[in-house]
Amino acid sequence: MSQVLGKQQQQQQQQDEEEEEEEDELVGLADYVDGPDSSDADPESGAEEGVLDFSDPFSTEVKPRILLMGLRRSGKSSIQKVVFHKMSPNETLFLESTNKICREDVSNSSFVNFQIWDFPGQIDFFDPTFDYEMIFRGTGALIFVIDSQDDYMEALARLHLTVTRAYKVHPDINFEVFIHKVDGLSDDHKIETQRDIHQRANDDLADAGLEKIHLSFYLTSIYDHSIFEAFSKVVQKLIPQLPTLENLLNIFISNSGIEKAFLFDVVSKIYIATDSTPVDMQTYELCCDMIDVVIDISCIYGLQEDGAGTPYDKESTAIIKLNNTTVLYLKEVTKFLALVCFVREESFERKGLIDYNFHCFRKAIHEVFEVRMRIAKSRKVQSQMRKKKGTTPNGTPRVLL
Ligand SMILES: Nc1nc2c(ncn2[C@@H]2O[C@H](COP(=O)(O)OP(=O)(O)OP(=O)(O)O)[C@@H](O)[C@H]2O)c(=O)[nH]1
Repeated sequence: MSQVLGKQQQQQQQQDEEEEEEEDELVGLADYVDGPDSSDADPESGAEEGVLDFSDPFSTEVKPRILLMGLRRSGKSSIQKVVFHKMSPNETLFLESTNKICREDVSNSSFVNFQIWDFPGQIDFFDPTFDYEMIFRGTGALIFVIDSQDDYMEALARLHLTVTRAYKVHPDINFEVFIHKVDGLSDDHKIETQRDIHQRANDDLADAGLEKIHLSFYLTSIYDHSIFEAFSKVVQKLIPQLPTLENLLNIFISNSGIEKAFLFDVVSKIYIATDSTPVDMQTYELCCDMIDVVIDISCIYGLQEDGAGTPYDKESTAIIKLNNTTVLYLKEVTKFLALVCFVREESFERKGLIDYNFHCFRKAIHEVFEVRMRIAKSRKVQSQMRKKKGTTPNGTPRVLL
């Protein structure tokens, strides 16, 4: 599925956005974003419209890393393939064992802009050719996958070794533990396994005097949506604009009579933000299914006869009425993002209001990322100038290093 718009379309899109100069106000609410009024995003800057680059402030080239680690056959490659390559879970049975570090950029096809490094089962921290300091230094999140259907004592020892090494190099890494393959466990067994792993992992850290290291635990499986939900939470922690996005969603739903709203990355079905009401797994699953339906239908009937066009564009929108007086409403926000809302039928009668508020919401989202792109661009210029002058970010002459 190609999500990349043709160059002409991109330019048209930019023109359209520049033309939208009228001052909008969300109904029932004044100025809710303190972003700039107009865009000066430069298409030449390399910053792609709609792509969130939450990279190192001094370099727009470096993307934050998400490492996938864990014992052999714990399910690392399967997770990556299912979430980012739309591989069906059954096909992962035929995946070969990874024997070298696989690095993948998740930026060209998707809104979220980062690198995933899939590690072979057993990496040896004592191997002199393995520069773990370099790897951990640029890491945003370390996902450690534990196979819950297997004896997990060895995995816990590995987790401890990995986390303590990584923490020494880079204390700001988010440590995320996926208690994986829980599809094979009963509900009681799941809770018990999570409690046991949580307890043992934290006890090990406490024994080493490292109780300040925080581990987050998730029960995951590639056979349901739990893996997408867990990945969503991992990615959200790496998005600096998250509080602003949540705030915008809160304001949008409260002014439009909407029950729940998710901002989805359409390609990966990761939700990058939602409003502050609790997330219910079934609601999330319905939203994922809706995205699949929209993209599938549009691939079959939405493209031109010669196959030109994209299955997801500015016109993409869908309404699905459920038999429980709820309406699912999907609308395009950027070329990678969609808003999916849950609305009660009676509130959906005021669709005009919802659409008007959505228009303001969409504009605000674009402004949030324009600010970000402008900052990234000016930092890039600054760092280029610094390089020319031969100084480091803190002003030390480079030759002294
Ligand atoms: N039941 C179940 N099986 C899974 C799940 N995820 C992965 N698997 C299976 O686990 C096996 C190993 O998966 P891989 O993704 O190759 O594991 P890996 O951690 O990348 O393995 P190495 O490359 O050897 O390190 C495959 O047969 C997958 O089908 C899951 O959520 N549930």
